[in-house]
Amino acid sequence: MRQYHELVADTLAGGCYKPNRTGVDTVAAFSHHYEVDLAEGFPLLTTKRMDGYRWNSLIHELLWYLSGEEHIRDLREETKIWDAWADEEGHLDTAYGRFWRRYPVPDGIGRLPGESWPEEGHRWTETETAPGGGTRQVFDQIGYVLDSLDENPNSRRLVVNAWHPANAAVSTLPPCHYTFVFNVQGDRLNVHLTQRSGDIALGVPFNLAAYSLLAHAVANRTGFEVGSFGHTIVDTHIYCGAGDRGAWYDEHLPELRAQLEGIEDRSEYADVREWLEDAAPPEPDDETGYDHVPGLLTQLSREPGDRPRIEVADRPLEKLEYDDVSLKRYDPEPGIEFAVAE
Ligand SMILES: Nc1nc(=O)c2c([nH]1)NC[C@@H]1CN(c3ccc(C(=O)N[C@@H](CCC(=O)O)C(=O)O)cc3)CN21
Ligand SMILES: O=c1ccn([C@H]2C[C@H](O)[C@@H](COP(=O)(O)O)O2)c(=O)[nH]1
Repeated sequence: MRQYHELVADTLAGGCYKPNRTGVDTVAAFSHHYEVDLAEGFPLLTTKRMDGYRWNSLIHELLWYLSGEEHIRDLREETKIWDAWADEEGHLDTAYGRFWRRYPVPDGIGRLPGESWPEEGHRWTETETAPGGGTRQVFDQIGYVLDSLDENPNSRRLVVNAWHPANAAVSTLPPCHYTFVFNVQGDRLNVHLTQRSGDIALGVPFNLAAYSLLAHAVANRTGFEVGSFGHTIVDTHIYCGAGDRGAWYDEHLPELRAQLEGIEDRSEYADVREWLEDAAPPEPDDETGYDHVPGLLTQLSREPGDRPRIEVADRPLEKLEYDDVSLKRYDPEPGIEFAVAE
């Protein structure tokens, strides 16, 4: 996908060295936006293999969001990608789906005079019984979007919000992709995602595929043609290693940038990788793969191939299963392994 390569290249070319809470440093840049026309193919990366176990993780993660669960007890049977952020019982401090499907509605005393809130029994709200007794009202944002696309498709309010400020302020991992908007133009259904923080090598390839798939599934359900996926990432970053390896970039980014500026043919990215592996201190044997720059240079040296196609069974979103999504005409280059910064 050409747009992904531009994101990688722009972040390397314009990024700053930026340490962060994980202890694995980054090369980071501010605010990147791109669009992909989904009618012209599905934006699964072809410059590294994303089928097999990665596809398995990606689909199960999206189905988990749609389930509205606040735990990963079922998800972790399918993939380990969320295990590090959950407790023994599988609870996460912040689970996307819980906000998508069950966003908390303030109760009586939480409501200020003059505000409007749904009554009990409203079609998008549900009254849940809390485990310790008592009830709470929650709002299904996906239900709201699906019904509104039927009844009022020109609405400019088709927003799904996963950000809860009070939870985000104390959460171990507040949502990265925290709001998305459906937007109809003619007969095309577009989706725009805003992401506050994007791990270019690991998170972003999953994120862009998951929301593009969601656009297909919602277009199917509502009778629209699939349109474009727009993606804005505020802090785009490439993890560049811990300790001496990470710190090397602090001093040597200008040299790396000079090498990249001279590139005329994509095959030269492989030469820059060789130079880098030679010049930078090695990652410790028990901590390899946290520097994502070499792997991404390999990816840049590969030519983006034709985009595959995707087919999604015409079923209610709640009933979608792994086998309902199939990938066609996908011809990727070999996989690239990256370690995840926790
Ligand atoms: N640093 C960081 N990057 C992320 O992308 C990320 C987090 N943290 N924390 C929360 C979630 C978890 N996500 C993850 C976590 C791991 C992989 C990962 O290891 N992907 C492998 C495949 C692993 C598998 O499918 O089993 C890859 O090669 O893409 C991807 C996304 C996205 N998020
Ligand atoms: O879907 C996701 C989830 C997480 N990420 C990345 C972005 C950051 O590298 C980390 C989160 O760390 P913060 O310090 O909370 O920003 O996870 C992603 O890219 N996509």
